[in-house]
Amino acid sequence: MAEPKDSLLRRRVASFGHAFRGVASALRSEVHLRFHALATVVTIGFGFYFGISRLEWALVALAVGTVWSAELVNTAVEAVVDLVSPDYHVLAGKAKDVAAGAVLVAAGAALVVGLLVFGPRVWALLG
Ligand SMILES: Nc1ncnc2c1ncn2[C@@H]1O[C@H](COP(=O)(O)OP(=O)(O)OP(=O)(O)O)[C@@H](O)[C@H]1O
Repeated sequence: MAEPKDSLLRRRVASFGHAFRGVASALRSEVHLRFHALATVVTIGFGFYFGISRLEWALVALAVGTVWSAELVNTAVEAVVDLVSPDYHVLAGKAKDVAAGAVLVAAGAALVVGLLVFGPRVWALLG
């Protein structure tokens, strides 16, 4: 009787494992992601250093998570495009460009959040 539940739980745990493996694999292959990892550590350090508020932490977390998600989806799109269209195709190029555009939009929004949250504090520190 308990078996379907057990196997459901096991499948959920396995799915988490696949997802973590995906992040690890992307980190190994993508220089951009390693840069995001470094930027994330620096941003968290800044957050603690400046003692930002709970709402600011929420905005920073959302911004950082959005960039990571966009970069991971971009990596997945690149892999699928390289698999199905290793030769030049206008649609392959479009898919990669649009996926890269998603990263650009997310990074732009994260930059705005970073400037609004940390900009005045850094300015005050320098001034
Ligand atoms: N099969 C293809 N057909 C047409 N254009 C392509 C194809 N592969 C890549 N491109 C073009 O070259 C650009 C760069 O592609 P590439 O696969 O080198 O990704 P990238 O931007 O270097 O990403 P990363 O550095 O993260 O691997 C794409 O955005 C696209 O415009």
